[in-house]
Amino acid sequence: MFDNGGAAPKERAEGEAPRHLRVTGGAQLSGAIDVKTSKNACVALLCASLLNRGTTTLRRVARIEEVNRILRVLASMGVRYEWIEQDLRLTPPERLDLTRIDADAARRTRSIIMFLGPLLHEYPEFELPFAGGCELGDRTVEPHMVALRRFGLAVETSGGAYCATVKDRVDPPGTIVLTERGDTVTENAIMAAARFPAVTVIRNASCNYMVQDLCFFLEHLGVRIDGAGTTTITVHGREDLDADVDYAPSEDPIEAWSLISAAIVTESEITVRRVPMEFTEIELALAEEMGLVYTRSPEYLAENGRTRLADLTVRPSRLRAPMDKIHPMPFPGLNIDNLPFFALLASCAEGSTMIHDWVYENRAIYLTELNRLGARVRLLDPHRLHVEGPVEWAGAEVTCPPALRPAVVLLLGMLRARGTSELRHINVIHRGYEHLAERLQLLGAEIEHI
Ligand SMILES: CC(=O)N[C@H]1[C@@H](OP(=O)(O)OP(=O)(O)OC[C@H]2O[C@@H](n3ccc(=O)[nH]c3=O)[C@H](O)[C@@H]2O)O[C@H](CO)[C@@H](O)[C@@H]1O
Ligand SMILES: C=C(OP(=O)(O)O)C(=O)O
Repeated sequence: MFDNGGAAPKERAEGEAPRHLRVTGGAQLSGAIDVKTSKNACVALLCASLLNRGTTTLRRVARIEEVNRILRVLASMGVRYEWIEQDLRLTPPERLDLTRIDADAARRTRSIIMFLGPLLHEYPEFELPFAGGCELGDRTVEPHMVALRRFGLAVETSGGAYCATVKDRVDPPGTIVLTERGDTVTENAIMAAARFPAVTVIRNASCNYMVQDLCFFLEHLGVRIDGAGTTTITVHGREDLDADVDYAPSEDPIEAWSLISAAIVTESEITVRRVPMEFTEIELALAEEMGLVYTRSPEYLAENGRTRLADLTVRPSRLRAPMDKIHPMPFPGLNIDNLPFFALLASCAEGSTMIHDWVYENRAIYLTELNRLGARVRLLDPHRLHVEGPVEWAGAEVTCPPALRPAVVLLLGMLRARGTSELRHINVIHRGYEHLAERLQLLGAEIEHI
């Protein structure tokens, strides 16, 4: 079982006061809740704002730590930003100051890696602190280098930083074949291509939600993109991008699935509004096979005019274990970040479920923490879990693991657990969720900050 001896997860910002929750389990939830915009699209768009010499306005940006961290980094480079209620307006300086980057904020996020694609256009030499974030095991940066090398970027690592140099003249890359269908690597390649005055074809591209939002945003900025939402993306780059652009990123499929999981685990009827259907339908199909009962509203479009949304009403359901193992895939597939929630569903289901997280070395292990609440989760190896259900959930005191989704899974387990639980060092949850505890309270969950 994972144990950090009660120590604060490293992911928590230095100096930030630790926060803890007390949860009294067993309450039925009811009502409706809106899904907020996605962390992963918002951070990609913040990075993409560096491509634009004009003002970038992003609508309804989630107020989460990951966004704050990137904003701190942008501000340390001279970008001015202001919140206008829920919207965020970013104005770049004439020239960025790359000498005083807020390294503390940068090292707490992996998204900093997405500065490489935008910065290589204007800055022949620059340094970026190493990318960090949740402790999920090694996460490669090599596929990013393979793609960005074609735009003249060379990176050496020294003293905890990426030292980047960019060649003066490079031949148009033409076609780039990504070695992995990763989300941020696809975004980096798209952002590099957006200001390269040629047509670049990116193959084996991710077609995931954040990549789609980035493509739609760049289209607003005047970049023609063919094939958004497919694995071949063609970017018609332009040397200069200078427009006052206004864009509304779409809703977060991971938050949507977290809220649906909250309803399932507490056997409640709640309506989760603004669910991005294209990015949750595999999860829904699988949960339906497990016995989930829900209804859905007719579809409508998100504010970006492209993403299909619907309101889902989840009803108390008797779950059974699926016949086959559950494993994630690059989109279209069960989302890698939604996989941890299936440990929770499997614990509510009759029978035994195998969960295979081939992606991260260090994420499945954190799910064994559910055992403190009475779950029967067995780690077969760093990637495979065996989950027995249904279980009698019982309250316990647990420290959040240094990983966003497993921490939320524990919180949701506590909503079900008999008696009182304490979830300690919940700061990690704020990286990706805005006021999650408060919003669950509004649905009737008994949660208090301690
Ligand atoms: C800011 C952002 O958007 N973050 C998301 C993005 O991170 P990001 O794009 O940074 O994901 P990584 O590049 O770390 O990829 C995750 C892992 O999957 C492996 N891999 C990925 C694709 C592939 O085709 N083959 C393969 O083996 C990578 O080697 C790595 O070990 O995608 C991850 C995987 O969906 C999500 O968990 C993150 O929430
Ligand atoms: C792993 C995640 O994201 P990131 O790439 O920001 O670490 C996540 O959202 O669960």
